[in-house]
Amino acid sequence: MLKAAIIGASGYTGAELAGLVKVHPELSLAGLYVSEGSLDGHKAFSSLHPRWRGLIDEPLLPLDDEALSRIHTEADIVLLATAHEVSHDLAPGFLAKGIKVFDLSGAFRVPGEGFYERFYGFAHQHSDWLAQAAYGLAEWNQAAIQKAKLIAVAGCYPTAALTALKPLQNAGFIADNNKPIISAVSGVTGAGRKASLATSFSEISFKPYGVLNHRHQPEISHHLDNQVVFQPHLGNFIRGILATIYVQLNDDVTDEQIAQAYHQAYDGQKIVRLTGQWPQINDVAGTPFCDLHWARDGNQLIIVSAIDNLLKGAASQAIQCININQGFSPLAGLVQE
Ligand SMILES: NC(=O)C1=CN([C@@H]2O[C@H](COP(=O)(O)OP(=O)(O)OC[C@H]3O[C@@H](n4cnc5c(N)ncnc54)[C@H](OP(=O)(O)O)[C@@H]3O)[C@@H](O)[C@H]2O)C=CC1
Ligand SMILES: CC(=O)N[C@@H](CCC(=O)OP(=O)(O)O)C(=O)O
Repeated sequence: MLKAAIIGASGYTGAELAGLVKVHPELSLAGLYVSEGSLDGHKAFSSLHPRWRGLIDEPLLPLDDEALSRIHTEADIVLLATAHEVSHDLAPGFLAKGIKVFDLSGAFRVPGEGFYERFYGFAHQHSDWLAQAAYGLAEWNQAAIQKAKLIAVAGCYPTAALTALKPLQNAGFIADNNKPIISAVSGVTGAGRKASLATSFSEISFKPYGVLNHRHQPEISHHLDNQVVFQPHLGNFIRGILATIYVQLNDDVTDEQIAQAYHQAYDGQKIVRLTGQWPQINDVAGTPFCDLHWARDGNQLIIVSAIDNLLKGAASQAIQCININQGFSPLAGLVQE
């Protein structure tokens, strides 16, 4: 069994990771960690997340120096479900000890001068690791994920958008100078577990945010190799992302070619489902799937993509990346084959 330590295990994506590692046939838990001064230190994981009572009762351990040396000697891989700056600071220490890191944050996803200052508010100090990191979009980057020591699991909105757009981009179907428009809504778990007024139940109303300056716009554009317009919305539901994507096609693209591009990309890749009907959040919430469907009128194509932000948008995609990196069966721990 490969021993996985999870840092940030009390948070929403960390908890999902703990649940997935626990049932994975090739993985075992090598500690659940929170920050050194966390108010949740030494509490049972299941006291915070009673859904896993009797299944994961291990304590949440403070990440102090002793914990770090324990991880260095006991863990085979580290899963970071921590804020961007925390992952940025922690990952190089584990990598230096030869421990592979699967990071759910945005800290190692986008190389480029000045990108982190502008979109994340901090200067990146580890350009060597940033250059070496594999972008963890599981269906699209298998060769790099297989070889990498550091996997930067793709962002939640970028996963929904890139899964829909990459087959079209790679086939050359997107009209010259067209910026696909991605209008997406996320459930409130997308903002993490920490209490804040903006995510308090009685304050939430379906609304746009991050207009023309969300960090996922450059992440999607970079990994698509085509500029996009991206507009996120906060939805008054718990989990899931639905993205509606508007693309102008080149003149000569036929219906059959569009269908062929999607089928070629995803037939046999069980996690992405070409549903033949419009995706909806209830069909993917609590699952590792990405559901896709499209329709066109002349050169206007509309694609709808739905995922669970905490699973395909984070924790289950991290497990897909581990499976690829370690040579396990691609769906191990995710879908009964
Ligand atoms: N939520 C989502 O839908 C998605 C999130 N992500 C990314 O995943 C990461 C985690 O997100 P999410 O689960 O929502 O976040 P949460 O806020 O829910 O959880 C953060 C976790 O990190 C712990 N933590 C905070 N500071 C430290 C530290 N210095 N050392 C160790 N642990 C620490 C927290 O515990 P404590 O504060 O008690 O120490 C908590 O366990 C983020 O980078 C986010 O951008 C990616 C895709 C989707
Ligand atoms: C609803 C909400 O606030 N969503 C978050 C995105 C989720 C996330 O943590 O982003 P990464 O995928 O880049 O890690 C946001 O817009 O910042």
